[in-house]
Amino acid sequence: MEAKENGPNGKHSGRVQVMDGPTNPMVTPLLTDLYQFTMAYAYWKAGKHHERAVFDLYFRKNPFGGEYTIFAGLEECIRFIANFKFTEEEISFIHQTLPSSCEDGFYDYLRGIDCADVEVYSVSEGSVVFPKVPLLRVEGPIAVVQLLETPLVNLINYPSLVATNAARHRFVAGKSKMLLEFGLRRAQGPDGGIGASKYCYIGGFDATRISGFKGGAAFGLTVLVTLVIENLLCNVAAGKLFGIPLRGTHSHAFVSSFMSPDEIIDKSLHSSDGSNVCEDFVSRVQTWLSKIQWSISLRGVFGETNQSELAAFTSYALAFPANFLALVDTYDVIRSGIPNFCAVALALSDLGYKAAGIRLDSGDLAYLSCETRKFFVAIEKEFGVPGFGSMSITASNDLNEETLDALNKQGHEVDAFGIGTYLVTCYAQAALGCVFKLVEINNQPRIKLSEDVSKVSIPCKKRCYRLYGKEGYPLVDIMTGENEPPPKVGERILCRHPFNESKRAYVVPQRVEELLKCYWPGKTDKAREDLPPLKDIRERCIKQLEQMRPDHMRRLNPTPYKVLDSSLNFHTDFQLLATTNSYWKRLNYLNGKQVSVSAKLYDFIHFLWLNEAPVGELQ
Ligand SMILES: Nc1ncnc2c1ncn2[C@@H]1O[C@H](COP(=O)(O)OP(=O)(O)OP(=O)(O)O)[C@@H](O)[C@H]1O
Ligand SMILES: O=P(O)(O)OC[C@H]1O[C@H](OP(=O)(O)OP(=O)(O)O)[C@H](O)[C@@H]1O
Ligand SMILES: O=C(O)c1cccnc1
Ligand SMILES: [Mg+2]
Repeated sequence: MEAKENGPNGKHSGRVQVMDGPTNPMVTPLLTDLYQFTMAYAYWKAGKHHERAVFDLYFRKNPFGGEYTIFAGLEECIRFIANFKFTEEEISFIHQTLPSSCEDGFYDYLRGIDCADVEVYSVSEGSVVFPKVPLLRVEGPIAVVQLLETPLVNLINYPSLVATNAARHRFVAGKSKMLLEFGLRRAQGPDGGIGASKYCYIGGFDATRISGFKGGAAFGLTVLVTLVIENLLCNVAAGKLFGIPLRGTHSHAFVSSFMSPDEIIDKSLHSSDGSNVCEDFVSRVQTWLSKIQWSISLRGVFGETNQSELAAFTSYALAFPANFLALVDTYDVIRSGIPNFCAVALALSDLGYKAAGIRLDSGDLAYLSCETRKFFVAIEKEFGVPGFGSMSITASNDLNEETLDALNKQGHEVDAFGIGTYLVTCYAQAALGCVFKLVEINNQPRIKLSEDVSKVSIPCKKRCYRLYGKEGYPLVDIMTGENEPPPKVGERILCRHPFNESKRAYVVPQRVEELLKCYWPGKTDKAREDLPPLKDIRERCIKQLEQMRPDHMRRLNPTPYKVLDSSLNFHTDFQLLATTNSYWKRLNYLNGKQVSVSAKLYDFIHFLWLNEAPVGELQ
């Protein structure tokens, strides 16, 4: 979203900043679980509500069986925090909801709170992120931050999941394909639809593409056409809200609503330069249809086409002569849809217009796209229409990562994919599973123990860094205590698995990136990161994905981030400690899918663990 005058980056008003509220007006301080209010009351009652607490928001496992996640939703979190304030109506509802034994002073307290005393450090939106590393570190009075838990987790979970899903679809589709998000009708309600559109745009990791096709052969010329390929949406509301480019075709209903060409009343069409008028465009289309029916190269491919379909296409071309795109599978793609489309496109070409292409929405998309391409190329050759052979082919119909992959393996001629249900509903995985855990209170680190070691929280107010190796790839994310000196370029640092003593490695980083930056300083004077426009978030995502080592990205059995592979035998960045010499032992050494911690933090975690875990007694 472009920053507006009073937009997300806001202005200073007194000590707290003013910025637009969340995009969805349902995001209010009441959009939280009841238990946040009961805990807030109990904190207040115990006189603990002002105690300064630090919470980490993170997820435990990458989604979709992959080894990376895209972080999204931050701007909405900051907008929410910046505007966090109860209305009288909301307070009166909480009053009615909590037990009557709750004292009135609590409601006065609620009346007075905002997020001026809260600080939020966050990974930048659009970053590639990994399990266990805090995405957000939220510090403030415990009762206030507790109330923020549910909305913040909500505002990060789906955006990050769907952005990751979009990135994965983009990865399989390849950089050169146009991706259209078609999911609004299938999304989980209006917020799901708007969110999907916004965050799929972020996750569609395609850079602007310059592509050329050769045309003008008949004139002995080569015309280089520049196409700007982007992720596009059909969701008009999201287009308006976020300035995302919109694109669409038409549906089967439009085609089947026509019965015959006689329905077309106004048959005239201006040429593209306005220099002349074709009075009967319908007849011109018919003439072209006969020509292609009798053409040498296409003879026998089709007979009579469906005339009601031809009427629909002609009518659509009269409405949008400069953007004519036809859905060709209502009756029969090869025997009717494609020849009908070509007749209309050729008639448009006579008047200086270039048709936009076709959409296939059923059948074998690999086969049909290849047959369609052959047809287009034959038309270009026979009638000398430059560029006709490379006319765009869009495919849709229950597409997902697997079908895209299958199409790639078979070979296809699709230029653009329209993807709906599987993309926006995140069909392959329902939720990311973000959590919000207390890591410190009153400067005292806190830990949450669990039978399942992967669920043990990592205590302390922490700093997080990404360490990059010689080849420019990120090697490992490491967490340190707040006051530890940061890792330095060229200096060896010990990275330890937080819970497994034997898993450790020295890393000599070539670049160090601090991951958590201050996005909400509250009323402190700390410098605040700007909330970037949506297109910058998207560019960050594209760039970060390009930086990843390819084996982390592949669909089948990707290498977990920071697990060493055979190439590491030759890496001088890593020197493994201790006794392991063989490669297999090395591999096992760091094979925990955990984040790394500094030696000091490691020691502290284990000290705290032993302190908090009751000693069992066997009898
Ligand atoms: N070449 C292909 N390889 C693998 N999957 C494909 C291929 N072509 C299409 N698909 C996928 O196969 C499924 C076909 O869907 P379905 O069985 O509903 O047939 P349909 O073509 O939609 O039929 P209908 O004409 O009834 O709409 C879709 O999920 C589609 O994405
Ligand atoms: O298939 P999805 O990935 O969800 O993409 C969206 C679908 O929505 C539209 O038709 P719709 O499904 O409404 O009708 P249809 O199935 O009869 O084409 C469109 O033609 C796509 O097929
Ligand atoms: O524009 C389209 O072709 C479109 C939009 C939404 C769903 N299916 C198709
Ligand atoms: Mg469908």
